[in-house]
Amino acid sequence: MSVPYTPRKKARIHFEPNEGPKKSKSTNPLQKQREQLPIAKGKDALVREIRDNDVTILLGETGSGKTTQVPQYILEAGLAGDGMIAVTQPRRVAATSLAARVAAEQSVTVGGLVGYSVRFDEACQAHTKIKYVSDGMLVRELLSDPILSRYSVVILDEAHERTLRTDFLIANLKTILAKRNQVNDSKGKTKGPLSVSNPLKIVVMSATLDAEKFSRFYNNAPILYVKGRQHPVQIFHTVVSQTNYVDSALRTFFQIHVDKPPGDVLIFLPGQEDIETLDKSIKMYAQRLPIERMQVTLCPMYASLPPSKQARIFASTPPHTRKCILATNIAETSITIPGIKYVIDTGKCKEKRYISKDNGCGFDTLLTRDITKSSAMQRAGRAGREGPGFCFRLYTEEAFKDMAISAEPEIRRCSLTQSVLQLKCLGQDLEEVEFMDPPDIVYAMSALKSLWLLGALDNSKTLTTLGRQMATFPIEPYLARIILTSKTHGCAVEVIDIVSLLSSSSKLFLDVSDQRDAITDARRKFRHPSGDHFTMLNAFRSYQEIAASESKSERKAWCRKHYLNERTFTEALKIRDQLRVICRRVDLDWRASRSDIEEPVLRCFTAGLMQQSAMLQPDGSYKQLMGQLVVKIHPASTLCDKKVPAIIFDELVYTGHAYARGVSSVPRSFLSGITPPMTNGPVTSR
Ligand SMILES: Nc1ncnc2c1ncn2[C@@H]1O[C@H](COP(=O)(O)OP(=O)(O)OP(=O)(O)O)[C@@H](O)[C@H]1O
Repeated sequence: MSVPYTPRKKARIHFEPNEGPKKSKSTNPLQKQREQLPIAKGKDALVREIRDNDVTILLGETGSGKTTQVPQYILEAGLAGDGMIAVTQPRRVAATSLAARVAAEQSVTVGGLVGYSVRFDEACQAHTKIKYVSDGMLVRELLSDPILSRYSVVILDEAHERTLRTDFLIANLKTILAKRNQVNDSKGKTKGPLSVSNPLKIVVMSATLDAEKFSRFYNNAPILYVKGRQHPVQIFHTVVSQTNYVDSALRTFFQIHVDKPPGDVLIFLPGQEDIETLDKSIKMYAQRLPIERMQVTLCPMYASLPPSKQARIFASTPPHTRKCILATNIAETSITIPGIKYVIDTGKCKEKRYISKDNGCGFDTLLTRDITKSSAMQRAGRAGREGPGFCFRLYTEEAFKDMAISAEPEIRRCSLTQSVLQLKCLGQDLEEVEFMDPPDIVYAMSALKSLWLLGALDNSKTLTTLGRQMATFPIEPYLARIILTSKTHGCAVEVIDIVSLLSSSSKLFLDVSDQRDAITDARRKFRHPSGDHFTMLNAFRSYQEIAASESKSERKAWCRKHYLNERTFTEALKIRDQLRVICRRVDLDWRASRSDIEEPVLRCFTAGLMQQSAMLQPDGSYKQLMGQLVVKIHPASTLCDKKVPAIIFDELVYTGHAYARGVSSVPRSFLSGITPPMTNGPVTSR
């Protein structure tokens, strides 16, 4: 049965430039493309506005050329002076792929004039002028350079996403602006010194932004609109609402594949599970098609997929093949995926949300929900980037009209622990900072409590030496606390190894729910009685032995045989190097190890995970030590069929019930002995 669509009344998004695209003078194809972009017509006006104003808000349709062109215009017009231009991105894949594109447009290699910086990966040099940077990395730079003195221009791209880190930057940039640029007080007199030679300029960009709100926040900054997109995208909605979006996506894909001309397909789904299900179904049905029909190549795309596999989406499609990318919202903004002509939008996404408990403890969890209008527009915008495109929405036009305009900012719905710690390092308190939207007071209290329990704050909410050291690590505060505790127990080697694995962007243990028995068998030799953390460590050690003696292909085969993700190992090795460097900075000997490591390592993990600890109950469930939450051990854990007296865990997944993942068994005495560490804590400092 096919999914019936009705073209939207004004389905075709027209753009008729007033003057028509300028005739290109360049013979270089990339330069020609640059000159044809809608934004090129407004280049001079744009440069003028940015030159004349401290803050500029730029609103332009997806594909108009904001992200790739504005930094180059600023550079070419000399507005950056001696400083650098930072372009923030909420997602690392966007930062790295945009740097590659802009470097190609500038005819340079990535890492020179144009570079990028994302967590645990950087391609920049002293002479880099345009830096695509994840918003989290710019926050980290802020901690060591509170006025961002290396930058003359900061461009906040995709600001509509309102990630916690972007909001953190939005607030701090306002203060930095006042410090770095001359400001006029109400009496018209000039005050405030020029602290660095380059004044700061801020550009806020998006296709779907509440521009007025940003403008008000930045003292009525001017709003510029870039009209039009290069190619039209025709949008279709279903006639009736669909009950099973995975099945509807499957049918829509084959409708396109059978009926429509060549062109790759991008399908937006909420998460990895749905992606895997659809991947299997498409493979199965594609095999049944007549041999003369175009082949289908499937490319999954989600955050925990190794970056090398993510990069497959950018590879060109072989002849007589249709590429089908199955993606979460990580492919929703900023990126241009070559070849995409059709987008299928299920209308669903996963959203991080902090579940707060009565006692002030809580956890972040991912919940599936309907997308917003803003996301729908961004998704459609991934088609029509190289030629006309089509977007099939698996929801009705009425459903689209009923969608919220944009998502609630993360500052209102996510854990604030890391941000509060970072603010404390800048000498700021959450309640003093002027955010665009104030954080939820319950979440703010919860963050303070977590930091106090971790020993980062003392009883008077003052930053401790330990807290400042925790903030120097580019990882969650609880992981930093685990590493720092190893100083007392002399087991830094093992602790850093495990934390490196936990900090990798992909999970080490591949989990396929219908192959769990085979997986358990394959990994039997790594299994450690204390649970998942030591099992990970055993696997890591075996991998390093194999890596030292075997060829690349044998190493890969070994990982496959044991259902281990090799990318996690290679990434963890890099992360480990960086963590060791930071350990030196905080005077922690990362080479410390001992023969009896089990107890000391578990003590370190308990220090970081005390809020994620639980005791066995008579009915076999586990009750959170600091709260009322009842958890079960996840079926993929090595401890799932064990009844141990007490557990600590590094992840909570919520699928109908709360499941603990990444679980270790600890003696009850470890937990009963827990007292808030700061009552007679270390020397405090601000
Ligand atoms: N990697 C790439 N390969 C091919 N073309 C590209 C690439 N990156 C950008 N382009 C071209 O440049 C155009 C503008 O891209 P850019 O990312 O600057 O637009 P944008 O206005 O920032 O859109 P969005 O808000 O969707 O990111 C694209 O529509 C596409 O035609």
